[in-house]
Amino acid sequence: MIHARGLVQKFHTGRGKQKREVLAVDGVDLDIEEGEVVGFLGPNGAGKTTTLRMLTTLLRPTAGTATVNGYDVVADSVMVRRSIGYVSQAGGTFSQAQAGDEVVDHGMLYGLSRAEATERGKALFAQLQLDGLWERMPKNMSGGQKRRLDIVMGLVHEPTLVFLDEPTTGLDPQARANLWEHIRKLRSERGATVFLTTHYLDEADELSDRIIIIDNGRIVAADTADNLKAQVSGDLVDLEVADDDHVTTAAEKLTSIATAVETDGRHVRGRVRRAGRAVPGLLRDLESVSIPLDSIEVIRPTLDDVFLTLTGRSLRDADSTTTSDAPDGAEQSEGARS
Ligand SMILES: Nc1ncnc2c1ncn2[C@@H]1O[C@H](COP(=O)(O)OP(=O)(O)OP(=O)(O)O)[C@@H](O)[C@H]1O
Repeated sequence: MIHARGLVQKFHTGRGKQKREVLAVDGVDLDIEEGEVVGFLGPNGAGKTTTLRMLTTLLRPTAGTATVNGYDVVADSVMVRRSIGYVSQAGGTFSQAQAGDEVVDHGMLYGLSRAEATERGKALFAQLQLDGLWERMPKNMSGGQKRRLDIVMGLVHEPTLVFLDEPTTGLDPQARANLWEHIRKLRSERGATVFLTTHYLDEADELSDRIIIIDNGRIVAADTADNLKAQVSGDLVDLEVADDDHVTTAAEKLTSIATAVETDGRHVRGRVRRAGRAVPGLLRDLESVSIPLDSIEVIRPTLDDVFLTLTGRSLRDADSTTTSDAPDGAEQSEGARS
């Protein structure tokens, strides 16, 4: 579906003494198979959009090669464009036409009949909560409504490969949940392949079969969210021992399956590679030496823990403006996004 080898993008900025070279993408290899939903994560400026723009033929690679749906992004760029759906970060520019007409024209450009484009467009309007806005001019829509219209435009021709650049940024929680549902259906009902960038770690975790993390233009990790979390830090297991006398023995028992074991009052904590598999044995072990527990908690690492371990930085710190959950009313503040 998507295969890239050594993709590079260099930008030249400024003039004279201010002249600078920016290596936005620095040798990216990708292999994305049919039917996969892949989440492309990285802090601001890591190279996500630039990679997407090369794969969707909007930007010619400085070096390297890529095929999308079997077509070369340079030699067969027209075929690549015809075979994909793309929702850009910036959003499309709309004419003075009504939203529904824009959608139908867009569908017809991809070879649908007027009736088909209208039917699919209206179904997408309903699914993405744009009911009643078919005849509204996009310029009179809120930021979030325009964002959802962008998504309708990217999906109306039912592409089997869809690129979504931060599709849910600026959407309120309800619209975000609806879009997640829609992305899941694209895969489960139509077998579509989805390549999406996002700043929301929970979104990447929830939706993606596989996560690819880019930092400073290079891929630093590519695997399922579970495998990435397991490789990196393991789960945090927190035992609350019922009485002070047994804390030391509990710590010894935990040490047999965990690393970085520490005690804090009656709490004994440690990192365990796959807690789901290891904890039942630990509980039997504790019971066999009659150590009573008040509670046990298993805290799974987040994708942010993964990024922190790989790069020494937190994705949240690297990008503090957009990683928090979209607040209520985010639709209104979308225009202010940096
Ligand atoms: N047209 C351009 N000219 C010069 N530099 C650019 C251009 N486009 C992107 N860059 C630079 O390339 C780097 C990668 O940018 P890119 O937009 O791909 O990052 P990103 O991971 O998508 O970031 P964000 O999460 O903020 O969208 C950044 O340093 C950016 O400033």
